[in-house]
Amino acid sequence: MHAFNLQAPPLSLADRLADLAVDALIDEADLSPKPALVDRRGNGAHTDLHLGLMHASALALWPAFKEMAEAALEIGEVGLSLREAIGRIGREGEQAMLATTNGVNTHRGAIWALGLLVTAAALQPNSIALCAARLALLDDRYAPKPLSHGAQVAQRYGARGAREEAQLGFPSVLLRGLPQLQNSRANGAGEQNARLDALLAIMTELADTCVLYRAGEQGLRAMQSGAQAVLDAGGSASLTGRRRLHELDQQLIALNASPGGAADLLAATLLLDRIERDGILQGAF
Ligand SMILES: CC(C)(COP(=O)(O)OP(=O)(O)OC[C@H]1O[C@@H](n2cnc3c(N)ncnc32)[C@H](O[C@H]2O[C@H](COP(=O)(O)OP(=O)(O)OP(=O)(O)O)[C@@H](O)[C@H]2O)[C@@H]1O)[C@@H](O)C(=O)NCCC(=O)NCCS
Ligand SMILES: Nc1ncnc2[nH]cnc12
Repeated sequence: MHAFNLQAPPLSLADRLADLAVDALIDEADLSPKPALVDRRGNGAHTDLHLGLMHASALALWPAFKEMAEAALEIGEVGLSLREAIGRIGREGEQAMLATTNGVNTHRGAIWALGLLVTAAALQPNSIALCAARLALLDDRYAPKPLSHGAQVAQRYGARGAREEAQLGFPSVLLRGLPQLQNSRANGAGEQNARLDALLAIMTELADTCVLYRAGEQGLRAMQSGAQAVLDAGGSASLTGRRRLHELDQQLIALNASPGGAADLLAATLLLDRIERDGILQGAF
């Protein structure tokens, strides 16, 4: 007879949601070949990022995602108190990310999108995106208002960025990423191709503020039309689609146009897909 019970204690809901969020970030980073983004092949259009840094950054965010889910369970309703709690935790998450990456911004947009979704999943599992939108619509009184890249291109081009995407209930995820993921799977594309197709579907319409900041409207048009061309050619699983994808990769790298916002929204798509398939929230949608 053993003196100790060596069985690991069961994971809490907050633990599980944080695991799923980090898994989604790692799956996004590993997915290859993504146009102009960091993946298993290389650094895409980036000089200061690499796959190891993306992984380390994702893992460093686990405590922030867990704390956000715990705050949702503790506070128990959408309101300023929860919005400001997750704002503070999100800012601490950004600090943890920057400490891990030596100051490189790997996942700012992902902390925002996945943080809202994890919080909403803990609070209202039957309407995650809507609950996340209600949280995003609340104004956090303690949020600094820096002239971020997103704010600069909003001024310059009137583009809707990460904040509006969340406030609208993540249309890029619900109307493009998830349906494409499911369609491509149903058509037998294979999991990696289905995920690439989901990313491309997001890219077809997104006003990605990273692309706008780095490559202006020309870069954004190249991203959107190039992504559509891959899907029109049969998607990532087809030979012609693969050729178009290679051309898009080359073109975006030449323009220095990295679709970092689309990558974050692919991670959000993978998170919602996993929540639903995992069944941890039982009928999450
Ligand atoms: C509300 C915030 C999201 C702030 O938004 P804002 O637009 O003001 O700020 P940005 O700093 O520009 O960050 C937005 C990031 O969101 C991603 N993104 C871009 N477009 C979209 C879109 N249309 N929809 C959704 N998401 C989008 C994108 O993140 C990725 O790109 C990052 C790299 O981008 P960038 O900083 O521009 O870096 P580079 O171009 O590579 O820089 P250089 O190398 O050239 O110098 C990368 O991190 C990806 O994640 C945008 O960057 C929100 O952040 C906020 O208010 N946070 C405060 C904390 C909080 O309240 N949290 C709530 C708890 S969940
Ligand atoms: N794979 C990736 N490459 C570059 N920027 C990103 N931001 C989020 N994911 C990214």
